[in-house]
Parts: sequence; C-alpha cells; structure tokens
Amino acid sequence: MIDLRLNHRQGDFHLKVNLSLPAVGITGLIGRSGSGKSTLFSCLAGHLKPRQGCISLSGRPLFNSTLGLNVPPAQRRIGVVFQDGLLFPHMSVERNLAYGSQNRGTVFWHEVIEALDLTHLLNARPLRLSGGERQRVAIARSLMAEPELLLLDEPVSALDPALKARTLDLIAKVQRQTQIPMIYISHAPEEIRRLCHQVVTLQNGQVRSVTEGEAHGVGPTLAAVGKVTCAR
Ligand SMILES: Nc1ncnc2c1ncn2[C@@H]1O[C@H](COP(=O)(O)OP(=O)(O)OP(=O)(O)O)[C@@H](O)[C@H]1O
Repeated sequence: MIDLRLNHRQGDFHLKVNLSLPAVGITGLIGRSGSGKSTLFSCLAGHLKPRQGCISLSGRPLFNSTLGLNVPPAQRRIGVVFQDGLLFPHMSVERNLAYGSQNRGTVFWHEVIEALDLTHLLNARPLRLSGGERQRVAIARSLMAEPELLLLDEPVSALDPALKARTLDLIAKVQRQTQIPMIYISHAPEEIRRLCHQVVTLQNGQVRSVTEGEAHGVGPTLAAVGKVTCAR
C-alpha cells in the first residue's frame, strides 16, 4: 500500500490528504491546475517536507513528522520522470540506461528495453531522438533502478496526439511487464483514464474522489489487494 496522511500549507494553499492506495498497476493523479498534484508528488518523492503527517510505501515508513523521520529522496526507492525527461546528451541511449544501473544485460534490462521499443535506438544520442523516444528512454532509465514506485509527472504532455497515444500504450506495456507500480500525474483526465487502474482526483488540496480506471480488471483488482480508502 501507498499510505499518505499529509497536512501541508504553502502560502494560501492547504494540502490535506488521507489516502491509502494499493501499490499495484497505474494510479492516475488528476485535478485542475493548482489542485495540489505536484505538491503531493514532491512530498512522496521527498523533494518537499510536509508540515505534518506520515508517508509509507509497502509498510516502509518514509516520513513521519511525529517521529522526526524524513528518508532522503535517494533512499526512498521511488523513481521520478518529469515532462522533459533529462538525459545525458553526450552518452548513447544504452549508456544513459546503464548509468547508475546494476541491471545491464539482465533479463529485466532486456524486458524494459523491449517493452518500451528501444532496441533500435540503443546506439543513438539523445539529441537525435524524437520527444516521445526521449521520454521512453527517461522512463526506461528510471525503471532500471528497479524502484518500488515510479512517479510520472505529465511525461507525454508535450507530445502530439499520435505520439502521445503510442507512448501511453508503451507505458502500460512496461508496467505490465515489470509490475512496478506507477503514479501518473496529469491535468488531462481523458489522457489517462484508459491507462489507469485507479484514478485519484484532487480538488483544492483535498481528495475529491477515488475511482476505477479503464485498466481496472486487466491487472490485479483493487478488491484483491485491499480497499481504497480516502478521508476528506
Ligand atoms: N513554494 C510555494 N509557495 C507558496 N505556494 C505555492 C508554492 N508552490 C506551489 N504553491 C501553490 O500551491 C498550490 C498547488 O500547486 P501545485 O503545483 O501542487 O498544483 P498542481 O495541481 O500540480 O498544478 P499544475 O497542474 O498547474 O502543475 C497552487 O495554488 C500554487 O500556487
């Protein structure tokens, strides 16, 4: 489970979230601009310290304000991919993937490369890749660290519709292949409902709803792994 009990204020904005989600499949995190998606994301990744609350991942405490616990981002085993997945421009795709990874040549390595359709790009330099290809490499690179959770912050928002659809299909494929749970942030609900097993909607810093996505039933069901709860 991904357990989040957060109480955080920044300026006039108040994030107040009490949420337990199964750490399986892809969870969409949607909401209008300013609803608090990036703030929640940053708290989970460890880039932002909430004023109050606790966060745990599969029972492993990451943050607890009462105990003064705040696990640094690098030790959270949470991968992060942003809109402009940054790569090392002077290294080939293969060297980008291998950077900091213990997986080179393993079954997992080949599975990720195959699922994200990167085999023919391994010798290329990032500068000659399309936006969609660069994002796929950035996702693959994060997955090579075998995180317990991968956070994706609008990774396809800069792509044209056809490339967006293809990239989303490949994200779904690599998630099924690796079984690494993902949280996918978007302000465009139509973009991700098809992709997601469950969708959390934020409104003014609070959880408005938790619903099943269209991928629900394709992978493990929510009922099989525990009930989704949210308190407002
Ligand atoms: N450092 C900060 N200090 C004060 N207020 C902030 C700070 N960072 C963000 N905010 C405010 O917190 C609120 C939530 O911002 P956040 O970036 O989490 O929203 P979001 O849902 O990710 O929006 P978007 O879809 O536009 O990225 C906004 O009202 C924003 O102006």
